[in-house]
Amino acid sequence: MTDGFYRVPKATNEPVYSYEPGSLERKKLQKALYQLRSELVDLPMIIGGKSVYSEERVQIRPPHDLDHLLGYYHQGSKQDVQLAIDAALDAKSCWENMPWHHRASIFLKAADLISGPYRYKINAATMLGQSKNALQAEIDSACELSDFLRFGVQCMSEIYTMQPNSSKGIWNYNEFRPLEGFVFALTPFNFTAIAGNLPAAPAMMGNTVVWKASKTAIYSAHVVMEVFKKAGLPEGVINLVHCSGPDTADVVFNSPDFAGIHFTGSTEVFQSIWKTIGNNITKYRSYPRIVGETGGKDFIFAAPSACPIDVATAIVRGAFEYQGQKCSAASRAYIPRSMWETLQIEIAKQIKDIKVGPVEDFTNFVNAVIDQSSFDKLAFSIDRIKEDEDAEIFCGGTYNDQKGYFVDPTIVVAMKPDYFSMQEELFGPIITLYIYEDDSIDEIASLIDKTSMYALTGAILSNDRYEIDRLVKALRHSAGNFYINDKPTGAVVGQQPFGGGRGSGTNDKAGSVFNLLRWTSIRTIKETFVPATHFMYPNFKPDFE
Ligand SMILES: NC(=O)c1ccc[n+]([C@@H]2O[C@H](COP(=O)([O-])OP(=O)(O)OC[C@H]3O[C@@H](n4cnc5c(N)ncnc54)[C@H](O)[C@@H]3O)[C@@H](O)[C@H]2O)c1
Ligand SMILES: N[C@@H](CCC=O)C(=O)O
Repeated sequence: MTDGFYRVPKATNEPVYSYEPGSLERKKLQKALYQLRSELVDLPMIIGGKSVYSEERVQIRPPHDLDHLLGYYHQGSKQDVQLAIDAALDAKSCWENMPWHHRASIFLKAADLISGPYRYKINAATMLGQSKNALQAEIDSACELSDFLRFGVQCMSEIYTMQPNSSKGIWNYNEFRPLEGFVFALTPFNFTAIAGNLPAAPAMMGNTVVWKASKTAIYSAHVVMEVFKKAGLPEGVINLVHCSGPDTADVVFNSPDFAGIHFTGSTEVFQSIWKTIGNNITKYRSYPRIVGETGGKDFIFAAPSACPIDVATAIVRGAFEYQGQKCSAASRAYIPRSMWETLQIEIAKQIKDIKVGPVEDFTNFVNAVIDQSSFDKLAFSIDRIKEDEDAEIFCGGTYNDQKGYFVDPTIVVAMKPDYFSMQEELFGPIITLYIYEDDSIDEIASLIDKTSMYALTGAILSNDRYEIDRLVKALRHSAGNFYINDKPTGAVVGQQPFGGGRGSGTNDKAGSVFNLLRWTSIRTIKETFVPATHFMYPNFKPDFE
């Protein structure tokens, strides 16, 4: 029996566990960490539901504990990418013809597995593989990923109710077809939830997918694939390859069946992908859908009326949670001169409590950055800042890669508002402050709007409602996610649909109806109940008839 207008369970946000000392949840997570650390995994690619091994194995080590080996992944080649495309195309017909409520069921089950029996495993994998502390792993891999899946299903069913009007004598309807061909999901290292959602969202809408995970997040990607399999996702619907970005891109973007890309990552990579797709446009059967959420240079604008403790907290949490490796991380802040002295005291009070170290010690707020190249880039920037006359280091400015890639939380004060670290995304625990004169708020708002190429997130802190109104208007296009009296991070699925404009992406708002609409190609059908029997309009007929 498949007939019926099905109503999906109402989506609600997965409650976040706090992992307090002595709690049962903390013990279970510690046990999962111990278990994963005691195993040595050997991770194949998963193509058409089969494990595909290669000759080349790459070591996986926690970024905060380089002496420890978690296991290996198998590095793939261009041939594996082609196999993955073939598997996606083979699976397509059965998947797209399955009634949508079965697809919904699979992803709802996956959400319940992630937030239930797999919660500790997926959190532990994210903690070890991507060096996230327990709370950051919890909000990402357990909660945000289940939210993406549950809200995704709800949005999918809302889309299916979007139907046109019908005049008397006809019936019009929209059929929400998947795209013709396969969708390519190209995912970043920093969020397990984003990595899981990028292939899941198009698959939910009936597409089949080739997924290339970031090489530094393959460990947690495999837990996601394990969950999808356990939830009943048929073979070939999502195919995970571990190939280099350029190799994968070369095969995917030369395939006539390439139907769309769901990307999250850096602006630079996205722009190069867009160019390639443009150059290859005549090769494709359809115009590919291009969805990409990219970098940010996210700001905090403290007005003179703001409370210094609120500003200090927004800076410390906004800039240093997950080592500043969130696209939304606060990385530039504008502080009124009248607040600067008090703010220094408030920031110092909070910074002294930050502990830096491995994730296994739950008291460490800051852990390691993702890899050697990120560490080197951050260390290079810190050294440059130390030598420059245009900036000085207020706190931090130290780093060490003996045991892991540790960079201490660093606050820089720039003398010039266009200093390089006010403009460029560094993607690490570094924030640059600019101290402005209190009477120049409007000039500063205009400066914030023009300083960087990005427009992802931004926060204003103020206790003056006229000022809030003015700033919200002045900064209208400078952030896709805008916060009043908060930090600029921590968007929750279903509450603050996430994405930015300008150099920060196509702003298709992950986890919302707006995003899912990109993975469907609508066929509008008109049926006429009593067809006309002659071409002639009634008013053209001769009078004598
Ligand atoms: N706006 C958002 O929602 C959002 C969310 C998370 C991360 N980000 C951004 O992502 C970046 C950090 O993630 P990252 O370091 O994994 O990004 P990245 O651009 O380096 O990598 C993203 C993916 O692209 C692949 N890739 C890299 N070079 C490629 C190439 N030449 N051709 C094809 N594929 C290639 C990588 O292997 C990875 O799978 C930051 O810029 C951050 O702001 C944005
Ligand atoms: N959605 C997350 C950021 C994701 C980017 O890395 C936030 O709002 O902090």
